[in-house]
Amino acid sequence: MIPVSSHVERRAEVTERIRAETGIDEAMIAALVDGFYARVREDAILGPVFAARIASWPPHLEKMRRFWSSVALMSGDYHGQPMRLHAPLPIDAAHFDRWLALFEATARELCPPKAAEHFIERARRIAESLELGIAVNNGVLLGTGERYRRGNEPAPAQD
Ligand code: HEM
Repeated sequence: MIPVSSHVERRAEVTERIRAETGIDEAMIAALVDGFYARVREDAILGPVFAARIASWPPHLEKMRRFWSSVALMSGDYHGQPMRLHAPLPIDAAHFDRWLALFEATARELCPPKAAEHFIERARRIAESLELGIAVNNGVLLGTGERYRRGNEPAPAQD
């Protein structure tokens, strides 16, 4: 069996390499998360979805910093189940397009180009898999490249 310490060391090496190549650090992640959610909260499409679920923002922002540290730097700081929490939300392709547009604009504004691309590439992949999961939760199996739009659910069986 491979000793645990070697996994830990390997992950630390990956984190160091990403930091060196992109310049991403905890301060950049904090600025990105805070800047992004400030826009989200004011957004006409996304704001109400968050307002309905988030009673107190500081713990959510703290959680999102840990999430992005895990995703972008492989820090292992976040343990959660985003799919379970997003599956029941009343959202579809339009929300994901808006989320990504705001995230990409914020990342390009606040981060150097390599770091911005690193965040954006991961955000797109995660957004796609969340959209697929939400579709499945609503009884829709999307084909490759297909988007989930509410109103496309199969009609309930007649009997
Ligand atoms: C349509 C776009 C999205 C909307 C409206 C949305 C909305 C939300 C809401 C309302 C919550 C709080 C859930 C709760 O605590 O009950 C949440 C949590 C979260 N979201 Fe999203 N989200 C979206 C897209 C994304 C994307 C693309 C990502 C990742 C790149 C993401 C990552 C997360 C994470 C990590 C949490 C915390 C889950 C936990 O509590 O462990 N979300 N989101």
